[in-house]
Amino acid sequence: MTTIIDGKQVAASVIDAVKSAARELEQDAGVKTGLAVVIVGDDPASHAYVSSKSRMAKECGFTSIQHTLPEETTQEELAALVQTLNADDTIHGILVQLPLPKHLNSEPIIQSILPEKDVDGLHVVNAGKLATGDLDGGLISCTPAGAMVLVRGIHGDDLSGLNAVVIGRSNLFGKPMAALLVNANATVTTAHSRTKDLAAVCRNADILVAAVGRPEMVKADWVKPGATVIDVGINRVLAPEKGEGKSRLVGDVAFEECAKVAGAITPVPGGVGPMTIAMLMANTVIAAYRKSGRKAPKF
Ligand SMILES: Nc1nc(=O)c2c([nH]1)NC[C@@H]1CN(c3ccc(C(=O)N[C@@H](CCC(=O)O)C(=O)O)cc3)C=[N+]21
Repeated sequence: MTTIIDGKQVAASVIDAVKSAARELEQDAGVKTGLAVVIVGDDPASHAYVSSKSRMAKECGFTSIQHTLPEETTQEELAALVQTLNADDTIHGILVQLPLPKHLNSEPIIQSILPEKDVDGLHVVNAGKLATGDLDGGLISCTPAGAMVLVRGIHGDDLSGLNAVVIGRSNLFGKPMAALLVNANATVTTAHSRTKDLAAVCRNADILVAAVGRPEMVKADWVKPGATVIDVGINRVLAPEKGEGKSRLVGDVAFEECAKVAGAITPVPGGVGPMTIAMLMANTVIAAYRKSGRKAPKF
């Protein structure tokens, strides 16, 4: 029987642990965990994600501040807001929602966030700590961290002897995911658009992680029988069967056919997505613990 990995349920247990940690920090140290989310422009999908992040932060007992800036915001104005949040002692985590409008350059903005407040784990200091195996010193990018919690739920902490294939090599996901897997002793291949015979490479994977951004690209014959398949894709596709102009979410994995071959597989929605938000909350409370000089909990 194939295990359908319930990301919503795992995320809910992470959120419970975050809530207890935040409550303890407030009782013991009088510190209320604070998250600031910055969004520029009016892309509806980005606004939907940001409201669920703000809602979840409140549910965790955090102070949650949302800065909604107009589309015409300049690079200097956005940079100034980040500086203000860097200097604000009540804010432990800063997230600038990506992508930014085209006239803004996200890289200098991300790199100007204090590494200890970079709850997205995108600052080079945090990326560098992960790359050098310092997993407890920095903050780890939320989506790979969440995907890793799901992998651990199936295989445990030690992936010795297992082949893992990550499709995708972005700084946002593929690279940090490969680093986490190798750190857990997996034998890791990073595949991408220039990989020769991608299907054959994937068929070798005991753990197959897809983050390509192409709807349902991974087919059943790419999956090794019994493999664990983690689908990081979120693609909105037209769904005429639901009515004219309606859409549905699909991953990068053709779920129905791959579920017949896999040992365990994440659905979309309800897989990695909810874990991303849960790990953002985890990173924020970790940042608050460190700031107060206390040993941060692990999630
Ligand atoms: N600075 C920054 N950090 C991010 O972490 C970040 C970002 N920018 N920009 C956009 C992406 C996307 N992202 C998601 C978070 C949760 C779900 C999620 O909860 N998805 C639900 C369903 C959502 C729905 O129904 O639309 C699920 O998969 O079950 C999805 C996507 C975070 N991102």
